[in-house]
Amino acid sequence: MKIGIIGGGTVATFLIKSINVDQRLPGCTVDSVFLRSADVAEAWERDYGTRAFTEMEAFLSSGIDIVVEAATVEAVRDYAELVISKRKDLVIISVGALVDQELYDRLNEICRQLGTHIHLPSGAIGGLDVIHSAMALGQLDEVSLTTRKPPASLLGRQLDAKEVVFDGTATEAISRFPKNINVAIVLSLAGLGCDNTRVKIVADPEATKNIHTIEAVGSFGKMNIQLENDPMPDNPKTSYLAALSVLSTLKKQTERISIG
Ligand SMILES: NC(=O)C1=CN([C@@H]2O[C@H](COP(=O)(O)OP(=O)(O)OC[C@H]3O[C@@H](n4cnc5c(N)ncnc54)[C@H](OP(=O)(O)O)[C@@H]3O)[C@@H](O)[C@H]2O)C=CC1
Ligand SMILES: O=C([O-])CC(=O)C(=O)O
Repeated sequence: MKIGIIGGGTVATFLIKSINVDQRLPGCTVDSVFLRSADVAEAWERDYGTRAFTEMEAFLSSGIDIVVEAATVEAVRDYAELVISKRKDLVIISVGALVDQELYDRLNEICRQLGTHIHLPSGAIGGLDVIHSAMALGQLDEVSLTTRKPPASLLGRQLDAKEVVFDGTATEAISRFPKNINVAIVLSLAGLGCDNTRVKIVADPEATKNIHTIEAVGSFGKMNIQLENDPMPDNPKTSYLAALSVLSTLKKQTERISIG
């Protein structure tokens, strides 16, 4: 499987090191990357021997089988439709873009017409399988997410004491914190939707991890999951688990038996 990546940051670098350098996905290679700057593209070609494009059309015509978006919610808005229109399956990690119902419906319809697929990794959280099962007959009553991160990640500055910096719906949360709370949107899409999923964000000077607590109540019973995620050293906003979840989504594409 030939993989193309949009973006050249923390997740993209993790993927190319894991797949091309450490060969952790047999039969797969990162063949091409799409980057915004010619200098960065040159560095990627030099450092990893991969093809790097600054033109989206050229990137999509480079013979890749699947595209991984590892950039920003804006990049999803700008490129997702084009990628799937070219009949490429797409993995989206900046899931926050799909808070836009019109974009979601449009992408869904193109995939249906062309037989392509969009994969949304579980990212920095877990328990989506439970939420999905609970929703099979629509019997989910409440879902909430509480995220605790260091203030520098959320606010770009330090705080002396713990502060609730947001309390509201997933829809509002992603518009306020587009680089920190994509998890709220994947949780919403699996469950009750972005307007009915409650989100609390806490900036905690004592937090050394990115902590996500998910609570759900429905006819199945109750779920309470807490992730204490190690941050990626190069971008502490992003949890290591989020990068692993993209790798795992790619691995699933190569397997015949799917779990969960
Ligand atoms: N779903 C989830 O659970 C999680 C999602 N995320 C999301 O995953 C995404 C990637 O995270 P991470 O790798 O840590 O982020 P980084 O900030 O480390 O990297 C983002 C990269 O995207 C590039 N980029 C931005 N816009 C574009 C564009 N229009 N076209 C091409 N490249 C672009 C940037 O390049 P440049 O140098 O040009 O700016 C940069 O290289 C983020 O949106 C993040 O919020 C993160 C954690 C969890
Ligand atoms: O990585 C995390 O812990 C969560 C995150 O940044 C996001 O959901 O955008």
